[in-house]
Amino acid sequence: MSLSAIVMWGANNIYNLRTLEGRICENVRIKGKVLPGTDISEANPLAPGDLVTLVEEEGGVRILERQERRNVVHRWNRKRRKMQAIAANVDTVFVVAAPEDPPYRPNFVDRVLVMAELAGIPAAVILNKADKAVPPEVERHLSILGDLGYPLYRTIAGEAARRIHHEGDLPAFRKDTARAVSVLVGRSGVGKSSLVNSLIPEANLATGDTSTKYQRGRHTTTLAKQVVSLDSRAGGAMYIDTPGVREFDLLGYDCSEIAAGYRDFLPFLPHCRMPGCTHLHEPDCSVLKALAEGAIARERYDSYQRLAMNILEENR
Ligand SMILES: Nc1nc2c(ncn2[C@@H]2O[C@H](COP(=O)(O)OP(=O)(O)OP(=O)(O)O)[C@@H](O)[C@H]2O)c(=O)[nH]1
Ligand SMILES: [Zn+2]
Repeated sequence: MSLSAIVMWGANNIYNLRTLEGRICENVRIKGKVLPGTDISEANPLAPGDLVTLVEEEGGVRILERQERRNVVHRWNRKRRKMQAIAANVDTVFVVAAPEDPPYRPNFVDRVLVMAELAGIPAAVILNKADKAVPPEVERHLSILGDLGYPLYRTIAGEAARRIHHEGDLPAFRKDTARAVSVLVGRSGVGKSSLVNSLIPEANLATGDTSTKYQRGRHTTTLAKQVVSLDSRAGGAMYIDTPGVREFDLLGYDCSEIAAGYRDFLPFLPHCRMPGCTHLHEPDCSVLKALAEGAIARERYDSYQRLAMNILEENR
């Protein structure tokens, strides 16, 4: 008899799964060498959120195949120099940032949004540590993103929330994600694990002190972990907490693909004169024209430019 299950997390090809009936299966292995439904060029055959078919065998269950993915969240793996799936079958990608400690990086936020656009997944922004003062340039970037239609939640998590008895927009976030699969992507120390712990106290993810973590460059979260709400009546919210990273590279794409991940560039892209326009220097580039006319925000173009230059350098 075969049954379906969702991958929660795994390492070294051993996975923890939850069947659709809610049964947890730990330390499950793949049957055979290559998993049907996957490609050997993939850095990892399964990611949190993947649906798999299981077979019940003597000695326990095995993973028989990966079911078709609705979508997949990727990240460039610097060490292995390939795209790595960090989550699959996702409803929303949340880029988590903080006003400070670690400092807000507009380029990082834009890159995660571009990745979500290219994967066809709705995206939103969480400004955690909203108990701290927000610098004006951070407000400016958030308002540009708001104008582009990205929802924003200003949250307070963990100890800070308990101290001031206020969680900001966390209750609204909880409500909006109650039946969904959500992925949290952010730099190390912005408070992703604290957020998940505040949402689901049973989750008990390890959280760290940023100051020490920062100085030593230690990362608390080493594996993408999927935390499943135990309240099945509420639909079973799933939060995939991904390891914190310093940079979010998008090197698996070329410039024209990247530009299509900038929502604000889309109306202009069909009007560039040069085929394969990189929007960096070409004559009659409609993106550069829109920038000059103020129809594209300088901050957004700057982050595109940096990303495009990275890609050109990498492919040289
Ligand atoms: N002031 C304030 N501090 C917070 C808030 N949320 C989390 N923190 C603190 O920020 C630090 C880092 O939190 P974590 O939850 O470990 O951060 P993370 O993003 O999961 O870090 P990685 O696992 O390295 O990716 C901890 O000391 C938390 O207590 C908040 O809303 N306000
Ligand atoms: Zn152009």
